[in-house]
Amino acid sequence: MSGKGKGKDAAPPEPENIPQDLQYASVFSFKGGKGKGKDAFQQEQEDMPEDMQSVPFPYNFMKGKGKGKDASPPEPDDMPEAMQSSQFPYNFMSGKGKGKDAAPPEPENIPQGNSLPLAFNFMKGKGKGREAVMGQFPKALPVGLQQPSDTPSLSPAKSAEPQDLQTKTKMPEPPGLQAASTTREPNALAKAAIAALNRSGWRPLESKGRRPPEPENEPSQARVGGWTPTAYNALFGSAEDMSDEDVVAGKSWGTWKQEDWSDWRKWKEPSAPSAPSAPSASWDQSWKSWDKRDGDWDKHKHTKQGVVKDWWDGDDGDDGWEKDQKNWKQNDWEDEQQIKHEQNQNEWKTEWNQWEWKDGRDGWEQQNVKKQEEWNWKQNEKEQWDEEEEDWDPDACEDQGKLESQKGPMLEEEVFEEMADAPSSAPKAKAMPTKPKALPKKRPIAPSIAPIGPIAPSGALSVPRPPTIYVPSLLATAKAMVAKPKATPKPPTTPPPPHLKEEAKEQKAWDDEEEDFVEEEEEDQWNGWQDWKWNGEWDQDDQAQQDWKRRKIPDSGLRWQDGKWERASTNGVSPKKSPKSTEKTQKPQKTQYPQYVKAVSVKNSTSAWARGRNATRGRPKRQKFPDAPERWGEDWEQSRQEVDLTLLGQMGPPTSRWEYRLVDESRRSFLGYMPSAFSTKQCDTLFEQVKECTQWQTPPDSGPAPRQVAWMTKKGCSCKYRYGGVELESQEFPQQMQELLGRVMKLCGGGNADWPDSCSLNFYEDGAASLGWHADDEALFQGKFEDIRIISLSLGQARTFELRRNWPQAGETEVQKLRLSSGDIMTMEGMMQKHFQHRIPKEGCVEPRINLTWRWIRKHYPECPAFRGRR
Ligand SMILES: O=C(O)CCC(=O)C(=O)O
Ligand SMILES: [Fe+2]
Repeated sequence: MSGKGKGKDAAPPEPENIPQDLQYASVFSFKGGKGKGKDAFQQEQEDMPEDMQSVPFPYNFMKGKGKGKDASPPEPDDMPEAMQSSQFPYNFMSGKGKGKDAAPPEPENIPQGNSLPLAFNFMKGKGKGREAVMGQFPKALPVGLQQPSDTPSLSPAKSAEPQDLQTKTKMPEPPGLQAASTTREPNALAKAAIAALNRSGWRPLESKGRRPPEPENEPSQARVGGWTPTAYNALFGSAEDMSDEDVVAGKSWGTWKQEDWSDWRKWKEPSAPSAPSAPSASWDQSWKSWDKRDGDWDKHKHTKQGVVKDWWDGDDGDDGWEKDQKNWKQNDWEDEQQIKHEQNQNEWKTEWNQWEWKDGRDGWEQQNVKKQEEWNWKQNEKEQWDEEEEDWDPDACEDQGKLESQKGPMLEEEVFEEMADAPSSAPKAKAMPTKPKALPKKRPIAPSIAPIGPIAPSGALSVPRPPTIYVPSLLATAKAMVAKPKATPKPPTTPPPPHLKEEAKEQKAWDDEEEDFVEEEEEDQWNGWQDWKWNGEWDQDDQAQQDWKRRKIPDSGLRWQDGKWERASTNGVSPKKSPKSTEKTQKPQKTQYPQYVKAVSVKNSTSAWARGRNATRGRPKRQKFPDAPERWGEDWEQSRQEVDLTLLGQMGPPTSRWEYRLVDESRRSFLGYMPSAFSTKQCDTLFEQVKECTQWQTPPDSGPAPRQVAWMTKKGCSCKYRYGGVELESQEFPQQMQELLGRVMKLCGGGNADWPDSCSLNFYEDGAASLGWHADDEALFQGKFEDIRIISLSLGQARTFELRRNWPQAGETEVQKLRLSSGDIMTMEGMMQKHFQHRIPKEGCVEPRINLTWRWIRKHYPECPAFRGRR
């Protein structure tokens, strides 16, 4: 509603366009934040109301009272009805109607970013409005939203539930309720249900009494927040919930339930005791008729006392009296009633005992004692009366009658003053706690900082591309997540091996030397798949890919021939030379892409670097693939706290939207991700600008579907970029690149002084262009020896970025994936280049992509003016 765009491109509406009463607890109010619409950012965490600071999802207090820190949530009645029962905030943005009448939006109008796992999610759910049922949760939670270990799991306790409950339950039970239900203790269950009810602000649709709603008003599973029927029954299943009509119609709670709630009955948890039926209606009627007769009998007693004898005689005459008395005796009415009464009491008691509601049972026992006393009293009276009757003396009676009439008629209340009222029905169940007017203002702060897990769930990197719209609270969580603990960090449990430092030093010296003299083949090994190798693998692709290759011909002018890609000469671009070819690459005459400059192969190079390499022939060869390095105690690396590593996500302004998609504390390796740092339009412009201002080079042996590459450095640095046997001349940052870097660094918290001083650029013409497994571990950046930062920006065609560990342990062998779309910023931080490799695999897309990777040069080459000595 009022936002721009649709579906996953939807942007939040302008704050002033958000209907205030739609915003409870779900759509973060941008009020107080900075920016507008799509560019709006959340408030500082400390500007949020205290009791929301720990809540890991967005919220909005616009309709509530107060502002900023003093804001309080809206009254439940002010929430849209469909939300009142929801334990989980969700978002009506883009739905129809307003305020209480708001309906959830159409699934396609829900921006993906609002489908946080904890947010109630209609996306892909079925039905509309009141009937809507939620969709599935995303499989993997973003790192920041991992469930803290000390709160109950939000997923239904599968083992505890019968099969059909499992399949029916879409929404997890509220944590409190679930915790109670595992105890199978009805009282606790009911309490939890009441608490959940109060929390949710749920009110029965038919608010008169606590009668369960009519079937047509039956709340959907979503509306009752995933309650178990047991809990529901415990709350609503008492006799007094029945209407008089139902009682008259002989309906008991039990039959009502059978008739109308058959479905619910199936859901009953097997081991929970069933909620008791109220005393049956027939019993109730007998009880009432007993009372009626009882009343008659009372009158009779009065008659006996002469007070209303005339009345009785006047009505029935002596005969009537005799007749009645006879009838009573004949029917043995008293005995029968007493037996019935006792039977019912026993039944009733059994039921109460089953219920095991302690207070209720105690209450019942008291009532029962009273009732028994009452019965005894009446019985006693009757016996006395019967005895007296035998000595009936009309005169005496008359005398007494006179006496009595002087006193005035005896009131029934007086006669029964010592007698407690017979309970007309089951004792009242404990009164329901009344719904609090407003939620308590100060909620206890939940542990908001998800423990920094050893690593994001393995699926985290393959979560479908996050939406353009960002859910601001993630920032708070991500930040909290990466925040350094306040307490002084503990020393590693196992002290670092004493030889480690020495060895590390030696290793560093060795690698520093060796780095420059790496044989090309070794580099291939170290880097894993190089393009040409990858192309080999490509040959064995399945039929689908082969088909794609064939289809690709008319699209791109490429031809699949003799097991490799050839560029059809008709489109004016010369065929690329094969890896082993010595032919000179022709400068393309007509191409939509920038002019290529051939990169220099170090084999033919006469640079100092290449010469130095020759000078070291005979040195011991470096291992093909190094053994796993020494570890730091139980971890791979010293802890982030100890080395005081600050992540870029912690440095950015509060408005920057970082998610850490890889948090490997043991390897001190982190991958930060900021989706859609630039708008689509900005990206298009940037793509063109970067393409134009860059001197692209073609790596000499990059195969038939090459990447174009470029290397830029800051003014004053002439370091070439050497990797995998390729050497790229540096180009000074053009103006446009300076500006772009400034914009990127703003999001990464870099002050003017500390910007990266180099950038490597890759131009992937289409999906056939790729980059093999490698690490950015060139000596220039020192990424194998110290914490470094790499910042990458992607423009154009979205491509998959893959990540794998060099020395995976059990459960770590999976390749993790991250979709890098246009405008996404990604960082690799810490010791990532020592422990991980990454690549951009081939895929079947046809649009071009540019990737810019900024790094800080830590060790300039001796020939560079910025060189300041080796160590
Ligand atoms: O294109 C990419 O996203 C990755 C580039 C890369 O890894 C590199 O240039 O080292
Ligand atoms: Fe790389």
